[in-house]
Amino acid sequence: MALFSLPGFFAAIATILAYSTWRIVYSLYFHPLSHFPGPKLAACSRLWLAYREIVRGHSLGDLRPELHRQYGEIVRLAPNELHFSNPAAYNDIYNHKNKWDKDYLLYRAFDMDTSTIGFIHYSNAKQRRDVLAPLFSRTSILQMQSLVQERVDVLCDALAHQFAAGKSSDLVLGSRCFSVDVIMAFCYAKNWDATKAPDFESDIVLASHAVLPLFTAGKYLGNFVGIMGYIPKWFGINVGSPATRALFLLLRDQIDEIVRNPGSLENASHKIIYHSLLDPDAHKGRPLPSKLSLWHEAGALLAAGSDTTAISATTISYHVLHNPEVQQRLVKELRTAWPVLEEVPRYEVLEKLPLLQTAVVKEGLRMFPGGAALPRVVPPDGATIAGTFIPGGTVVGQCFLCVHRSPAVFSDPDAFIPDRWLGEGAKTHEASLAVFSKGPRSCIGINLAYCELYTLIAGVFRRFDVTLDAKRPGDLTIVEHFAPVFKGQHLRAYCKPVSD
Ligand code: HEM
Repeated sequence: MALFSLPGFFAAIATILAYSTWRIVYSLYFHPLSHFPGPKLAACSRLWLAYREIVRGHSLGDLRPELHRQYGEIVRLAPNELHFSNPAAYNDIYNHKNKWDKDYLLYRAFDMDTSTIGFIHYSNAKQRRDVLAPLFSRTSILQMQSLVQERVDVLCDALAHQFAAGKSSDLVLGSRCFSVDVIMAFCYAKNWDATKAPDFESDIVLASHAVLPLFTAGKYLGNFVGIMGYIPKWFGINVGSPATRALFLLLRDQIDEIVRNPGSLENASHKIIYHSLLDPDAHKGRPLPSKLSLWHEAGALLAAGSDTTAISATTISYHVLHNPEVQQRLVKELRTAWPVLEEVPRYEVLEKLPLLQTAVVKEGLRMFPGGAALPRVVPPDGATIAGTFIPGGTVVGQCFLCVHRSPAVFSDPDAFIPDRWLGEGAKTHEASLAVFSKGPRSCIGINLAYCELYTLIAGVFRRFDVTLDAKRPGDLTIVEHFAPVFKGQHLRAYCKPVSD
């Protein structure tokens, strides 16, 4: 018997065509979002965004403002998704009362769906956040700050060597190596030493640059990045670079070992994520995370905690180096607070430097070049966002650049002006700094991130006379793949050690 008959085939095609036509007509004229403006093709299917991002290589960071200029403050980006440009929308979406779910279509791209960042539902994320929160608390970071300081020291050694060899240093790659090393040390008590790679060209850092665009594809095509971690050791194929594979194996072997023999945690040099994740008391009678969930969490923390800090550190350094007057004041302040080079101040001292440090770091974070929109799903009863009622089930988002670069929130928003954080408006500015997101799904690593940024910026600008490499002064042009990836020239500088 033939598997297909010709009439059956045509009937199937006709059904698909009829269904697709109905979907298009429904999306354009009957969908609850049909009255919101935006490109007609975007209203019909997510394929339009997929085409712009994957085929045309457009960055959402450029596309969103372009669409807002054309269509106004609310744009329908996809059949069920709206993006808002009015900064008033930010607090309506990302505030502490809103226990809204995340958007499955975006987060599935990570294949980390049983991790803090990957849980779609607030209730699951809350349980995991409660378990991890003590490790990432300010008290814990203050206790473990030497881990960060050690990685700053290693980075500074590398900068000094590169200068001695007559070379400028790639500060984009240097920051990336540093942040990977910190997460490896802090979360897993593993010494990875990406920072020791020649010219900071660590395989794992280069590989993660290459992998990030796959997240964009994963938004539309489903996850295929995550399978890298599951390929069994004996398969022996070269997944990504050898270093990427080695890192995956290192993390997976650690989980295997700890699950097989929880007592092995005693060997860790300090408290790591698995002490918390496998602590029955912390779970209050709920089951402990599965091995898969531990793996998701390990990968998620590495991803969430490394690129972000590195991009922030690069952005801050870029603006300091392109504003010599700010750099001079920063160095002067550091020299006063840190007079003897060998006597490195603790983080508590650095973070309180009243003027420039705080202002420079905060203003640098405000200038963060990309601001993924981090969509949330409006609950069934709907919600009012920036004065407009939005039906339940709608995916809504606002990239934080809409706040950071709004003249209504920050005057002269495209200029790097650290002093804006020193005057009377500082408190209001603080409330508008959205780089770590806001609300119950905001960044769990904020204390660690600040410790890294203060320690790193202070360490580099105090220990070196840093001058831009005039031939490669860098630019901050990015493509947004959830986290931004610098696509322009990397920032490079000569780091000449100072003697006192
Ligand atoms: C300057 C550095 C950092 C920036 C700008 C940053 C930014 C963010 C943002 C915007 C979110 C919200 C994501 C979302 O809505 O899905 C987030 C969440 C998160 N961040 Fe960070 N982050 C930084 C550093 C870190 C570090 C060092 C860690 C820890 C290792 C970390 C761990 C997390 C986790 C686990 C979440 C998920 C929270 C949740 O969904 O409940 N981040 N971060």
